[in-house]
Amino acid sequence: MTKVFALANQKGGVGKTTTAVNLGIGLVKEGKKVLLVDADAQGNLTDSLGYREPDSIPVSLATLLVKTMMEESYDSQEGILQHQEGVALIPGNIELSAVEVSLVNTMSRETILRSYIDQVKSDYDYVLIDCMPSLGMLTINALAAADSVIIPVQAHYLPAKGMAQLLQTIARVRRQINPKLALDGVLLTMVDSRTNFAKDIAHVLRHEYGDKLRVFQDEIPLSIRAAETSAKGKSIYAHDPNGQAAKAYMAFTKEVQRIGSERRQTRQHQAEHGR
Ligand SMILES: Nc1ncnc2c1ncn2[C@@H]1O[C@H](COP(=O)(O)OP(=O)(O)OP(=O)(O)O)[C@@H](O)[C@H]1O
Ligand SMILES: [Mg+2]
Repeated sequence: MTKVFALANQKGGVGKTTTAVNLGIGLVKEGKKVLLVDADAQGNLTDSLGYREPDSIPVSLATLLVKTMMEESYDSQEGILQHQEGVALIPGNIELSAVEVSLVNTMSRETILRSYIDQVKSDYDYVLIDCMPSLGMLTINALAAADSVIIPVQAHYLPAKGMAQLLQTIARVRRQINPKLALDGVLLTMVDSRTNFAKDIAHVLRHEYGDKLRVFQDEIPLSIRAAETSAKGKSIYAHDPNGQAAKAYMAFTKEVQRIGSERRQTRQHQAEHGR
């Protein structure tokens, strides 16, 4: 069974894209098959994996979404790029802004991305969707397509208001479109160990949202090395394999897998015991 994650937060610059790269390639290191989907018109995920020239993107997610909307057929491999670190990528670019506008007047406008992913996901253990910093139509599509959401939060900014809005959006998608959508949790990123901000924020989130909101135990440290990776077109494991950020992203990758298998066991237990 393929598991689809959306990396979402309408606040910009919180580490969504960096986490998509390093969770994705972390899962590859764990022997999993992974597809990354760049659902952001900025195309940062595509850039940060080294696909910067227009020629390196023969077919983008925008084209595939338009084909899905038009019910045109395509090869399930179409547009999928193979990165040297073993991860597959559906690239995104500025064409996605036009697609987002045209989605508004489309039938099944919230579920076009889901229809597309349903057609290609069977080759993969994990699909990770990197969302743009907004709660617009493409992010709703990502939430509709996902089994679970991961919310990266920058650990020196108190996300109270934005977080409430994001959780409301997730709840609404769950009620109206995608009842199985889980919230695996908040990932604290860019944690500066010299300050207590991360602890304070984790505390506030736990206090305010209680059991509804898991904060991952593993945190990602503030790291120049992590910031450099996007320019290098590689993951933190290739750029600085022995550094703190690589260790943290690998520990986080294992935590994500552990939560997934715990959830499967709970479901199995409930099924076997009649609830
Ligand atoms: N652990 C880290 N330590 C230091 N810098 C980081 C870290 N993680 C990411 N960065 C840098 O912070 C910036 C924002 O990260 P990133 O692009 O992953 O965020 P984002 O949430 O995807 O942003 P956007 O909302 O624009 O899509 C980037 O320049 C990135 O290189
Ligand atoms: Mg991004």
